[in-house]
Amino acid sequence: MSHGTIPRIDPRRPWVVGPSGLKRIVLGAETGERGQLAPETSHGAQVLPLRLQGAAERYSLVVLHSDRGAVDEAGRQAIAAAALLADSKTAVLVLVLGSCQDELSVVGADVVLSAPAFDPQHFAPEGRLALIQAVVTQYAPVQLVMPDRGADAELGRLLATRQRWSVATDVVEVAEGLVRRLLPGARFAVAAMPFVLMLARNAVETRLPWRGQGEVQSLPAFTSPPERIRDLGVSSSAPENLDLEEADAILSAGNGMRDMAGFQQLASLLGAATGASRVAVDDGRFPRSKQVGATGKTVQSSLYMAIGISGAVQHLQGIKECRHVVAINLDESAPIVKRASLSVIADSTDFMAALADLLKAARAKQEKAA
Ligand SMILES: Cc1cc2nc3c(=O)[nH]c(=O)nc-3n(C[C@H](O)[C@H](O)[C@H](O)COP(=O)(O)OP(=O)(O)OC[C@H]3O[C@@H](n4cnc5c(N)ncnc54)[C@H](O)[C@@H]3O)c2cc1C
Repeated sequence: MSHGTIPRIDPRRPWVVGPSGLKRIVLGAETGERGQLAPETSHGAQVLPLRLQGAAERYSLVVLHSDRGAVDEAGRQAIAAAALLADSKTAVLVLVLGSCQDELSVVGADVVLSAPAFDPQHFAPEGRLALIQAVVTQYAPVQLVMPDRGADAELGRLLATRQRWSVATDVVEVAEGLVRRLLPGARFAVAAMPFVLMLARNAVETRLPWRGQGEVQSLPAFTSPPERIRDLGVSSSAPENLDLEEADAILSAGNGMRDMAGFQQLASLLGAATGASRVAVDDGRFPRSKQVGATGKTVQSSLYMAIGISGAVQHLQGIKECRHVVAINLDESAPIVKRASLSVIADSTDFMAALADLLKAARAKQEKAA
């Protein structure tokens, strides 16, 4: 523990080097007092103890945007980091900009506030700043943690500049009241612990040995000032114009996908970008820019549908941050089936044709009803 109210992350926690070359903090069963894993129930599920002991004496605030009601991996990592850094009297208070249907106590949230009006589709920085200021006034947090990505990266910088709060961006390590920031070329800079901690992706493991209280509270009263920039709304790009790293839905083909026309038709019906395994690239069916995996692209889509892909470790490295992986494979023991949240054990050509028919029928019904 440090001398202040915010403890440092346990130095006995082992380090691993991720695919991007970054050091990550991994919480293992052998990591001492704060890292003991809880006993299992008769169903095999873990009963995790509460981290916060008794009433909160102070708060550590996490601010992040949700996406269609879900908090993504970077957001979950920011909450887990706040929980890892907090002492047993500091509650982790999470302000979700956007709606929130996720259970955030599993990543350490003690109190959750959500502001559905501020989802990332609506550009209203002044309103967001006013809300955050109202939360800060009410709870007087000792620390503010944000993910350093997308809309949160922009908001965190704006907030720190406007409020003249100390800030460190791209933080990959916290220890002894110091933070290490990632610089270009995999170099690091050391800085004093700031008030606003903006975390680089994958700096924190979200599997914790305890849980938060997960209490939902209402937002404090605040007034949105007029915005200086007029929001003209969001327009979406055709998936083929997007980089794979930016795509929200990806249909990906492997050696077990043989019907190119059916594959392209399904991608267009789903509005998905297309990706491929290395074997499908090596045999000339896809350009190298479509390859997903350790020696290809690292993707973060909400949906990753893997058609006839075995799920070799090098491929799985590229889809670690995908939210929903759907596997279509003839072999139920393929590694991709273990990674997937939904698997269909079927022939890829039959599956693609059946799903395309369902989508066409649903679309025709929608058009008829309109
Ligand atoms: C240094 C190195 C780097 C690499 N980098 C990458 C990388 O970046 N990306 C990558 O993808 N790979 C990479 N690889 C290759 C990787 O190890 C695998 O060989 C590759 O991912 C396998 O591709 P696949 O799953 O498409 O093919 P296969 O391994 O041949 O698997 C095909 C799958 O399709 C299923 N299948 C077959 N027929 C059907 C059907 N009719 N319907 C449904 N399912 C069917 C099979 O059950 C099987 O699971 C790398 C390898 C090395 C050594």
